Amino acid sequence: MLEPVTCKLCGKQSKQKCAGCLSVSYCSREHQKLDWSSHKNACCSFTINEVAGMGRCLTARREIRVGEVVLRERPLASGPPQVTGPVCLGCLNGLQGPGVDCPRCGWPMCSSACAASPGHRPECHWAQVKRKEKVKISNFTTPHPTYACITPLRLLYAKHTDSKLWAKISSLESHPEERKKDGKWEQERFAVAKLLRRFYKLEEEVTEDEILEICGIIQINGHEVPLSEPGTISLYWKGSLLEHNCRPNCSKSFTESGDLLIRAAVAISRGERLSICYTDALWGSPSRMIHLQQTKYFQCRCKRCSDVTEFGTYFSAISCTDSDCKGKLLPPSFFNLGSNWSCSKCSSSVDESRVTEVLSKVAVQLVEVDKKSATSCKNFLQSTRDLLPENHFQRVEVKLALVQLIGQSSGGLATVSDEWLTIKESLARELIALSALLFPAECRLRGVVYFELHAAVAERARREASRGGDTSVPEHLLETRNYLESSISQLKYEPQSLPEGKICKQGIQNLKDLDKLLQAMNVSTFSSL
Ligand SMILES: C[S@@+](CC[C@H](N)C(=O)[O-])C[C@H]1O[C@@H](n2cnc3c(N)ncnc32)[C@H](O)[C@@H]1O
Repeated sequence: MLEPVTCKLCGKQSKQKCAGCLSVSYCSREHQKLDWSSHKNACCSFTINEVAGMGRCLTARREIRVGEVVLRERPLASGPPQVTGPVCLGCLNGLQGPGVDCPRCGWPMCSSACAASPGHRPECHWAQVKRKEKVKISNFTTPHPTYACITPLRLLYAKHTDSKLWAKISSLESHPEERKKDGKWEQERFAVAKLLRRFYKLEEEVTEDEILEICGIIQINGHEVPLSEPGTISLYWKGSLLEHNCRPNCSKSFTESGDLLIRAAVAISRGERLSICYTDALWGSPSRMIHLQQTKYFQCRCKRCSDVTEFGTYFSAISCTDSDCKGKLLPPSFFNLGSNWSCSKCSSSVDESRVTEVLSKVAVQLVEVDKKSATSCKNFLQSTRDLLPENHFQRVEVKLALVQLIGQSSGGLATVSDEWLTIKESLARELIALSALLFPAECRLRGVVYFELHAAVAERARREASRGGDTSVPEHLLETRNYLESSISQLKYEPQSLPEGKICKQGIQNLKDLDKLLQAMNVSTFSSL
């Protein structure tokens, strides 16, 4: 494609490109500013393109810096999850009892403001003009089947009222053939399609298959947004085109108002495709692969899945069964299960049933761990030390709980023993190193662990200084400051209503206090934020 060399506004020759997209040029800053209101919707750092076997995806049209926001997008539609008890159809929070009935349609809401919210219009409108009878919900304690119809109904409403919105929704992938094969199609015919048509008297407006197609769109593209309890299911347009990778280059967050926010977790080169993780990056390879195959219908072939050692972390390996050998057992590939697992150091090899036996034994122990007790977590780590490599996903899960637990009791970190403080600090360092390698896009996890590391290092510095033996207090404080800045930069987009947003707020306050202290000590700082 030829690069434009003339000013988008006046056509004169120009050399300055828009730094956001590098796809348009201007002769001057004035013309760029004048054109911004028209260009801002088209200005972005990626293009949409098609890749064989994968469909549409997003490709960087220029280099993207770490932390740069590449996409911020309002949802196309939102609604409750398929299985839920009664929720307010305005804010989508769970209802414990009847609350306020919508005066027009009868759906229970938490307030009259929620009853008037635009999100509630689809089911409210059709209850009035089609059902012609108020909705009555009387059981607030168990999952309620009619709520399974709400999100599909909201998408369907777009088909009848907003052709532009419907064009975007209906172009999203829905994998109908795969859903027919694995039984989801028929399952939802009864749980959603028949119920929706009957309950809303929409038999003439929509067929069961149309509803089932919509259910597929929700299954393949829906994001669970944790801003309400239970979570909300939201669909986004460009956000749906991001491909999956088990070590993605982008982090995903949601703003307080439910916008999707995608930013670069690592530096991204021009021409690289943008990715997020559709599954849980903290699961082992077999579980991630099975989950993706069963819910999104593709076999992941990313670098992490193709490398059984997962970049040398041995995240899904088990320890060699010869207790003197410090090697790790792994299969030749996770793509075809059934082969023997061989040791990375000696000639030992075991069949898969032995691996299953070890993992089941550990899984039983894991269920018994009290994730609110530091001692219980520590005991699990001790008892699995010989069975699993240090970075095994089951150990990592417990390490993450433990690093946050130490110092959480009433007296705070100041009251924990030196031994526990050392454990906290070394766990935090370990988890940060592992996450940088294996899941750099897990911004919430990384932000929380950096926060814990800053707290541990600050407390150690305080103890050393109060014992009078340490002369490097400023260095320790500067180290703490770096961890605080890293925590804030990972968490700065998290909503204040979520625990991670609260940690970020605390981090900002701690940084201010620390800077005052450093200023009083005449120590100069450099901020990367
Ligand atoms: C949310 S959609 C992504 C957009 C989709 N490519 C499109 O054109 O609408 C998810 C689907 O994209 C495909 N996909 C995404 N990431 C993939 C990957 N890493 N490998 C293969 N297919 C992938 C799969 O078909 C998956 O079900």
